[in-house]
Amino acid sequence: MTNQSKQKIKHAKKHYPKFIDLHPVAVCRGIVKLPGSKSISNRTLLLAALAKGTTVIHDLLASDDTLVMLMALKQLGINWEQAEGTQNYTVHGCDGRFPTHQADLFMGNAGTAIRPLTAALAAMGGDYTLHGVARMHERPIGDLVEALNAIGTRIAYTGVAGYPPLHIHRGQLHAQQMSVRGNVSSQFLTALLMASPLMARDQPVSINVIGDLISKPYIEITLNLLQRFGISVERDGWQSFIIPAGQNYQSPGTIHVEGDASSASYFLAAGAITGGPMRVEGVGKNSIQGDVRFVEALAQMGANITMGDNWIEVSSNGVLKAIDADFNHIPDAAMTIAIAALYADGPSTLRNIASWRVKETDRLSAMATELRKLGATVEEGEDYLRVTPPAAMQPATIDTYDDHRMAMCFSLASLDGAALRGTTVRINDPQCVAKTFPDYFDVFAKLAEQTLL
Ligand SMILES: O=C(O)C1=C[C@@H](OP(=O)(O)O)[C@@H](O)[C@H](O)C1
Ligand SMILES: C=C(OP(=O)(O)O)C(=O)O
Repeated sequence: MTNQSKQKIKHAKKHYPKFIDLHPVAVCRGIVKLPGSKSISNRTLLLAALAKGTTVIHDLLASDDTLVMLMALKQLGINWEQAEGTQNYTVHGCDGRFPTHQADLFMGNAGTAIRPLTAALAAMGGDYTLHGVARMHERPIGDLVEALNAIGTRIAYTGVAGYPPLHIHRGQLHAQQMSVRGNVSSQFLTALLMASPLMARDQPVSINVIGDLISKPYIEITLNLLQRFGISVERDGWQSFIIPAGQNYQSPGTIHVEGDASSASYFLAAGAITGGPMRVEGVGKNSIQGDVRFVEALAQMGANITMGDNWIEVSSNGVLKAIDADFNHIPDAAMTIAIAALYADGPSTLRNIASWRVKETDRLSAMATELRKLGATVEEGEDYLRVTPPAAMQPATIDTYDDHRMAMCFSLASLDGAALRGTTVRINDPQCVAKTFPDYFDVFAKLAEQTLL
C-alpha cells in the first residue's frame, strides 16, 4: 500500500484521547442504530469485485477492517465509488480476474480481508504481497496456505512460516480437491469457498474439512452470500463442500448490509444488566449472522427478549443468573457474556473458546487479567473461562491490547450505578474500536444521555 492510502485509512479513524473515564451509569435504555456487519461488508466487497457487473452496496460498515479491503481492491484495479455522505458504494466487478497483477497490500488486522484475499489472489496467480500490523503477523494462516499450495498455488512466507506476511506468485493448479483444517479459524474454509468459483472452470472443486470446524455460523454467512452472487454449493453437513463447475460470480444488482450482530451484543447486554428496555435496529430474526444467537445466552441468564424482522429488544428485572455454556458458535459476542457474568448471581463458565487465543490479542489471557482488576475471581483454562463476580466491583484502569472488543466489552463494567454494581472504569487506548465500530464511545455516551432525559 502506498503511503498516501495508509494516510487515508489513518484519517478515517475517529480520534479518541489516550483514555476514557466512564462513570457509573444507572440504567441503559433507548434505541441504537447499528453500524453495518463487518463479516457481511468484507465478503460483499470481495464478491462484488469478483462478479460480472456492477453492484450497489447499501450501508457498508465504515471502519478500519472495511477500509483495508476497499483500498486493496482499488490497488488491484477495481473501480468503486462511494455516494457522498452515505455508506453506499458502487463496485464495478472484474468478472473473475483482477486487472492488476502486481500489488503490495496492507491488510491491517482484518482477518476477513487477508484470508479471503489470499485465496482469491493465489487462485488467480500474480505477484502480490500481503502484510498487516504486528499482531496480524502473529495470527495463523498456515492451514489456508497449505490447503492452497497442495493443489498448485505458490504462496510463500516472507517472515515466519505459518504466518503473514505472504508473497503470492503464479502457480499451476493441478487438482480440484482441497482439504483444510477447521479447528483454528473458520475463515480458512470461508476463503477457500470464496475462491473456488475462480478455480471451478471446467471441473467441480471440492473442499474437505479435516477434524472439527469451529465458528460454524460464519460459514452460513459465506454460503448465503455466495448464493446471492450466483454460486450454488453442494454440501455434506460441515464435512465437505462441492462447487459445481462452470459457475461465475454474477452481481445481484443491489445488496444491503445488515447491522452488525456482534456490535449489537454490547447494547443488548447493557439492557439485560440494567433492566432496559434497550433496542437495537439493523438486525433481527431474519439475520444471516450467527451472533444474533447471543440473545439465547442472555435469555438463559434471565433477560426478556423480543425480536422483529429488523430489531431486537432486551429488558430484565435486573437480576442475572449465572450461565455455563458452550460458546464456540459465537466467539465474538461471547466476550460480552464474560462481562455480563460480572453481574450474575454466581460463577459463570464460558466453554470451547480456544480460538480467542489467536484473535486480535490472546483474548482468554487478556479477559482474565482485566476482569481480575475489577475484583472478579477468574479461572483461565486452555479453552474456557470461569468468572466469579466480586462482592463489589472495584474501580479499574482497563488495558485494551489493541482489541476493539476488549474496549467495547469493558465499557459495560460502568453499568448499573442504580444498584451500586457498576464502577468507574478507565478504558486505555479506546481508539482501537476503529476496527469495527469507530464511534462506539459516542454511541455509548448518547445512550446514557437518552436514559437521563
Ligand atoms: O468469518 C468471519 O467473518 C469471522 C469469523 C470468526 O473468526 P474464526 O472463524 O477465526 O473464529 C469471527 O471471530 C471473526 O470476527 C469474523
Ligand atoms: C476476530 C475478529 O476479527 P477478524 O475478522 O480480524 O478475525 C473480531 O472482530 O472479533
